[in-house]
Amino acid sequence: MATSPIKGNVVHPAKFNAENAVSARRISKNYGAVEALKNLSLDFPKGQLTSLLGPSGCGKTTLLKIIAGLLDPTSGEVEVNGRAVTGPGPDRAFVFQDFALLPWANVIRNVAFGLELRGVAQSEREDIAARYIRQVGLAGFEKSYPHELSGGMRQRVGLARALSVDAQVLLMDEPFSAVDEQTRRKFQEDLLGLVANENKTFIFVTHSIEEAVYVSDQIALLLPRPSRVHEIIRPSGFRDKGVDNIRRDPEYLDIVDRIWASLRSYVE
Ligand SMILES: Nc1ncnc2c1ncn2[C@@H]1O[C@H](COP(=O)(O)OP(=O)(O)OP(=O)(O)O)[C@@H](O)[C@H]1O
Repeated sequence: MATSPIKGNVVHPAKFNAENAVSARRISKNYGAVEALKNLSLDFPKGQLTSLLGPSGCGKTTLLKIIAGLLDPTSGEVEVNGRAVTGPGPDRAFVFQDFALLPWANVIRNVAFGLELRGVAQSEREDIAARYIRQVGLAGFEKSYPHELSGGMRQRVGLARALSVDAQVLLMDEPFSAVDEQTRRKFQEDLLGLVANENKTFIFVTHSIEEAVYVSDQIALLLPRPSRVHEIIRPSGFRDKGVDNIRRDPEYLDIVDRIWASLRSYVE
Protein backbone atom coordinates (compact mmCIF):
# COMPACT_ATOMS: atom_id res chain seq x y z
CA MET A 1 0.00 0.00 0.00
CA ALA A 2 1.54 3.31 -1.08
CA THR A 3 0.20 6.21 0.95
CA SER A 4 2.85 8.81 0.19
CA PRO A 5 2.16 11.69 -2.21
CA ILE A 6 2.95 10.89 -5.84
CA LYS A 7 6.46 12.08 -6.50
CA GLY A 8 6.90 15.05 -8.77
CA ASN A 9 3.96 17.08 -7.52
CA VAL A 10 4.84 20.37 -5.95
CA VAL A 11 3.34 20.29 -2.48
CA HIS A 12 2.33 23.61 -0.99
CA PRO A 13 4.27 23.58 2.32
CA ALA A 14 1.63 25.37 4.39
CA LYS A 15 -1.06 22.99 3.19
CA PHE A 16 1.09 19.87 3.45
CA ASN A 17 1.90 20.55 7.11
CA ALA A 18 -1.69 21.24 8.06
CA GLU A 19 -2.98 19.32 11.08
CA ASN A 20 -5.64 16.69 10.55
CA ALA A 21 -9.31 17.39 11.27
CA VAL A 22 -10.30 13.76 10.76
CA SER A 23 -8.30 10.57 11.06
CA ALA A 24 -9.63 7.16 10.07
CA ARG A 25 -7.56 4.41 11.67
CA ARG A 26 -7.53 0.77 10.57
CA ILE A 27 -11.18 0.82 9.60
CA SER A 28 -12.78 -2.45 8.57
CA LYS A 29 -16.45 -2.82 7.71
CA ASN A 30 -18.27 -6.03 6.91
CA TYR A 31 -21.88 -6.26 5.77
CA GLY A 32 -22.52 -9.92 6.64
CA ALA A 33 -20.17 -11.84 4.36
CA VAL A 34 -19.34 -8.74 2.28
CA GLU A 35 -16.04 -7.14 3.29
CA ALA A 36 -16.45 -3.50 2.22
CA LEU A 37 -13.41 -1.90 3.93
CA LYS A 38 -10.35 -3.65 5.27
CA ASN A 39 -7.85 -1.98 7.54
CA LEU A 40 -8.24 1.42 5.88
CA SER A 41 -6.31 4.34 7.36
CA LEU A 42 -6.53 7.90 6.05
CA ASP A 43 -5.97 11.41 7.41
CA PHE A 44 -7.99 14.44 6.31
CA PRO A 45 -6.05 17.71 6.71
CA LYS A 46 -7.89 20.60 8.33
CA GLY A 47 -9.24 23.27 6.00
CA GLN A 48 -8.66 21.16 2.91
CA LEU A 49 -10.78 19.14 0.53
CA THR A 50 -10.07 15.43 0.29
CA SER A 51 -11.77 13.34 -2.40
CA LEU A 52 -12.45 9.64 -2.17
CA LEU A 53 -12.15 8.13 -5.62
CA GLY A 54 -12.35 4.48 -6.56
CA PRO A 55 -14.20 1.78 -8.45
CA SER A 56 -17.95 1.48 -7.99
CA GLY A 57 -18.83 -0.44 -4.83
CA CYS A 58 -15.40 -0.05 -3.23
CA GLY A 59 -16.84 1.46 -0.07
CA LYS A 60 -16.62 5.25 -0.49
CA THR A 61 -20.11 5.90 0.88
CA THR A 62 -19.50 3.38 3.64
CA LEU A 63 -16.40 5.30 4.76
CA LEU A 64 -18.27 8.61 4.61
CA LYS A 65 -21.11 7.23 6.75
CA ILE A 66 -18.65 5.83 9.29
CA ILE A 67 -17.00 9.27 9.55
CA ALA A 68 -20.47 10.84 9.91
CA GLY A 69 -21.22 8.43 12.76
CA LEU A 70 -24.23 7.06 10.86
CA LEU A 71 -22.63 3.62 10.62
CA ASP A 72 -20.37 1.75 13.05
CA PRO A 73 -17.18 0.20 11.72
CA THR A 74 -16.66 -3.51 12.37
CA SER A 75 -13.25 -2.52 13.74
CA GLY A 76 -11.03 0.54 13.83
CA GLU A 77 -11.92 4.09 14.80
CA VAL A 78 -12.42 7.60 13.49
CA GLU A 79 -11.24 10.68 15.33
CA VAL A 80 -12.53 14.19 14.66
CA ASN A 81 -10.27 16.84 16.13
CA GLY A 82 -8.73 14.20 18.36
CA ARG A 83 -12.04 12.85 19.71
CA ALA A 84 -13.32 9.38 18.88
CA VAL A 85 -16.55 9.32 16.84
CA THR A 86 -19.33 7.40 18.56
CA GLY A 87 -22.28 8.76 16.57
CA PRO A 88 -23.41 11.82 14.58
CA GLY A 89 -22.33 15.15 16.06
CA PRO A 90 -22.52 18.91 15.47
CA ASP A 91 -18.92 18.95 14.26
CA ARG A 92 -19.96 17.14 11.04
CA ALA A 93 -22.65 17.88 8.43
CA PHE A 94 -23.70 15.59 5.60
CA VAL A 95 -24.69 16.81 2.12
CA PHE A 96 -26.73 13.98 0.65
CA GLN A 97 -26.69 12.83 -2.98
CA ASP A 98 -30.49 13.08 -3.17
CA PHE A 99 -30.51 16.47 -1.37
CA ALA A 100 -32.74 15.10 1.46
CA LEU A 101 -34.89 18.26 1.49
CA LEU A 102 -38.20 18.51 3.31
CA PRO A 103 -40.78 18.77 0.49
CA TRP A 104 -43.33 20.61 2.65
CA ALA A 105 -40.91 23.30 3.81
CA ASN A 106 -39.74 26.35 1.86
CA VAL A 107 -36.10 27.12 1.13
CA ILE A 108 -35.43 29.18 4.23
CA ARG A 109 -36.97 26.55 6.53
CA ASN A 110 -35.03 23.79 4.78
CA VAL A 111 -31.76 25.67 5.12
CA ALA A 112 -32.51 26.56 8.74
CA PHE A 113 -33.67 23.02 9.58
CA GLY A 114 -30.37 21.84 11.06
CA LEU A 115 -30.37 24.90 13.33
CA GLU A 116 -34.03 24.29 14.22
CA LEU A 117 -33.07 20.77 15.35
CA ARG A 118 -30.39 22.33 17.53
CA GLY A 119 -32.90 24.62 19.18
CA VAL A 120 -31.67 27.92 17.69
CA ALA A 121 -34.37 30.64 17.92
CA GLN A 122 -36.35 31.31 14.73
CA SER A 123 -35.13 34.85 13.98
CA GLU A 124 -31.50 33.92 14.56
CA ARG A 125 -31.66 30.77 12.47
CA GLU A 126 -33.44 32.58 9.64
CA ASP A 127 -30.77 35.29 9.63
CA ILE A 128 -28.05 32.66 9.39
CA ALA A 129 -29.97 30.73 6.73
CA ALA A 130 -30.52 33.89 4.66
CA ARG A 131 -26.78 34.57 4.69
CA TYR A 132 -25.95 31.12 3.33
CA ILE A 133 -28.80 31.23 0.82
CA ARG A 134 -27.16 34.36 -0.59
CA GLN A 135 -23.75 32.74 -0.49
CA VAL A 136 -24.86 29.77 -2.62
CA GLY A 137 -26.58 32.08 -5.12
CA LEU A 138 -30.21 31.50 -4.18
CA ALA A 139 -31.19 34.98 -2.98
CA GLY A 140 -34.82 35.64 -3.96
CA PHE A 141 -35.85 31.97 -3.61
CA GLU A 142 -36.24 31.94 0.18
CA LYS A 143 -40.00 31.31 -0.02
CA SER A 144 -39.89 28.73 -2.84
CA TYR A 145 -40.57 25.04 -2.24
CA PRO A 146 -38.25 22.22 -3.38
CA HIS A 147 -40.58 21.14 -6.22
CA GLU A 148 -40.35 24.67 -7.67
CA LEU A 149 -36.56 24.44 -7.98
CA SER A 150 -34.24 22.75 -10.48
CA GLY A 151 -32.00 19.89 -9.36
CA GLY A 152 -29.05 22.27 -9.23
CA MET A 153 -30.94 24.72 -7.05
CA ARG A 154 -32.06 21.94 -4.71
CA GLN A 155 -28.45 20.87 -4.38
CA ARG A 156 -27.54 24.44 -3.42
CA VAL A 157 -30.23 24.35 -0.72
CA GLY A 158 -28.66 21.16 0.66
CA LEU A 159 -25.26 22.81 0.62
CA ALA A 160 -26.55 25.98 2.32
CA ARG A 161 -28.13 23.83 5.03
CA ALA A 162 -24.85 22.00 5.66
CA LEU A 163 -22.95 25.31 5.77
CA SER A 164 -25.43 27.02 8.08
CA VAL A 165 -24.98 24.57 10.97
CA ASP A 166 -21.35 25.66 11.02
CA ALA A 167 -19.94 22.16 11.27
CA GLN A 168 -16.18 22.01 10.87
CA VAL A 169 -16.35 18.96 8.63
CA LEU A 170 -18.57 18.76 5.55
CA LEU A 171 -19.24 15.29 4.18
CA MET A 172 -20.41 15.32 0.57
CA ASP A 173 -21.58 12.14 -1.16
CA GLU A 174 -21.45 12.72 -4.91
CA PRO A 175 -23.15 16.07 -4.40
CA PHE A 176 -23.04 17.07 -8.06
CA SER A 177 -24.03 13.80 -9.69
CA ALA A 178 -27.65 14.75 -10.28
CA VAL A 179 -27.07 18.03 -12.13
CA ASP A 180 -26.22 18.88 -15.73
CA GLU A 181 -22.63 19.46 -16.86
CA GLN A 182 -22.76 23.29 -16.91
CA THR A 183 -24.26 23.43 -13.43
CA ARG A 184 -21.73 20.90 -12.23
CA ARG A 185 -18.82 23.00 -13.46
CA LYS A 186 -20.23 26.08 -11.77
CA PHE A 187 -20.60 24.11 -8.53
CA GLN A 188 -17.02 22.93 -8.78
CA GLU A 189 -15.83 26.53 -9.13
CA ASP A 190 -18.03 27.61 -6.23
CA LEU A 191 -16.73 24.75 -4.12
CA LEU A 192 -13.15 25.94 -4.63
CA GLY A 193 -14.26 29.34 -3.33
CA LEU A 194 -15.92 27.77 -0.29
CA VAL A 195 -12.85 25.71 0.55
CA ALA A 196 -10.69 28.83 0.25
CA ASN A 197 -12.98 31.06 2.33
CA GLU A 198 -14.81 28.88 4.86
CA ASN A 199 -11.89 27.20 6.65
CA LYS A 200 -13.82 23.95 6.83
CA THR A 201 -12.66 20.44 6.08
CA PHE A 202 -14.42 18.89 3.10
CA ILE A 203 -14.63 15.15 2.45
CA PHE A 204 -15.99 14.55 -0.99
CA VAL A 205 -17.03 11.34 -2.76
CA THR A 206 -17.04 11.45 -6.53
CA HIS A 207 -16.94 9.07 -9.48
CA SER A 208 -15.33 11.67 -11.69
CA ILE A 209 -11.54 11.71 -11.99
CA GLU A 210 -11.60 15.20 -13.55
CA GLU A 211 -13.84 16.53 -10.79
CA ALA A 212 -11.60 15.07 -8.08
CA VAL A 213 -8.48 16.61 -9.58
CA TYR A 214 -10.21 19.96 -10.14
CA VAL A 215 -11.54 20.42 -6.60
CA SER A 216 -9.16 18.49 -4.33
CA ASP A 217 -6.18 19.32 -2.19
CA GLN A 218 -5.82 15.59 -1.62
CA ILE A 219 -7.21 12.60 -3.53
CA ALA A 220 -7.37 9.16 -1.92
CA LEU A 221 -7.52 6.40 -4.52
CA LEU A 222 -9.28 3.39 -3.06
CA LEU A 223 -8.84 -0.21 -4.17
CA PRO A 224 -11.77 -2.46 -5.05
CA ARG A 225 -13.46 -4.28 -2.19
CA PRO A 226 -12.24 -5.01 0.45
CA SER A 227 -11.05 -1.48 0.13
CA ARG A 228 -8.08 0.38 1.51
CA VAL A 229 -6.09 3.37 0.32
CA HIS A 230 -4.04 2.59 -2.76
CA GLU A 231 -2.48 5.99 -3.35
CA ILE A 232 -2.67 9.56 -2.08
CA ILE A 233 -2.28 12.35 -4.61
CA ARG A 234 -1.89 16.02 -3.75
CA PRO A 235 -2.49 18.30 -6.72
CA SER A 236 -1.07 21.69 -5.90
CA GLY A 237 0.76 23.45 -8.69
CA PHE A 238 -2.32 24.76 -10.52
CA ARG A 239 -4.47 25.80 -7.56
CA ASP A 240 -3.50 29.47 -7.73
CA LYS A 241 -3.74 29.84 -11.49
CA GLY A 242 -7.44 30.73 -11.62
CA VAL A 243 -10.49 28.51 -12.09
CA ASP A 244 -10.51 28.95 -15.87
CA ASN A 245 -6.95 27.73 -16.33
CA ILE A 246 -6.99 24.56 -14.25
CA ARG A 247 -8.40 22.21 -16.90
CA ARG A 248 -5.62 22.97 -19.37
CA ASP A 249 -2.80 22.99 -16.87
CA PRO A 250 -0.15 20.33 -17.64
CA GLU A 251 -0.05 19.10 -14.02
CA TYR A 252 -3.85 18.76 -13.98
CA LEU A 253 -3.82 16.77 -17.23
CA ASP A 254 -0.94 14.62 -16.02
CA ILE A 255 -2.65 13.72 -12.76
CA VAL A 256 -5.93 12.90 -14.55
CA ASP A 257 -3.98 10.54 -16.84
CA ARG A 258 -2.11 8.91 -13.99
CA ILE A 259 -5.29 8.28 -12.00
CA TRP A 260 -6.98 6.82 -15.04
CA ALA A 261 -3.99 4.54 -15.63
CA SER A 262 -4.30 3.40 -12.03
CA LEU A 263 -8.08 2.82 -12.11
CA ARG A 264 -8.55 1.43 -15.63
CA SER A 265 -7.36 -2.06 -14.64
CA TYR A 266 -10.44 -2.34 -12.42
CA VAL A 267 -12.92 -1.57 -15.18
CA GLU A 268 -11.42 -3.70 -17.94
N1 LIG B 1 -26.45 -2.05 3.87
C1 LIG B 1 -25.69 -2.87 3.14
N2 LIG B 1 -25.84 -4.22 3.21
C2 LIG B 1 -25.07 -5.05 2.50
N3 LIG B 1 -24.08 -4.66 1.67
C3 LIG B 1 -23.88 -3.33 1.55
C4 LIG B 1 -24.66 -2.36 2.28
N4 LIG B 1 -24.23 -1.11 1.96
C5 LIG B 1 -23.22 -1.29 1.08
N5 LIG B 1 -23.01 -2.60 0.85
C6 LIG B 1 -21.98 -3.18 -0.04
O1 LIG B 1 -20.72 -2.70 0.40
C7 LIG B 1 -19.90 -2.36 -0.71
C8 LIG B 1 -19.50 -0.89 -0.62
O2 LIG B 1 -20.66 -0.08 -0.82
P1 LIG B 1 -20.59 1.51 -0.89
O3 LIG B 1 -21.94 2.02 -1.21
O4 LIG B 1 -19.92 2.03 0.32
O5 LIG B 1 -19.60 1.70 -2.13
P2 LIG B 1 -19.32 2.98 -3.03
O6 LIG B 1 -17.86 2.95 -3.35
O7 LIG B 1 -19.87 4.19 -2.39
O8 LIG B 1 -20.17 2.61 -4.32
P3 LIG B 1 -20.60 3.53 -5.56
O9 LIG B 1 -19.33 4.13 -6.10
O10 LIG B 1 -21.20 2.54 -6.53
O11 LIG B 1 -21.58 4.53 -5.04
C9 LIG B 1 -20.71 -2.70 -1.97
O12 LIG B 1 -20.33 -3.98 -2.41
C10 LIG B 1 -22.13 -2.68 -1.47
O13 LIG B 1 -22.91 -3.58 -2.23
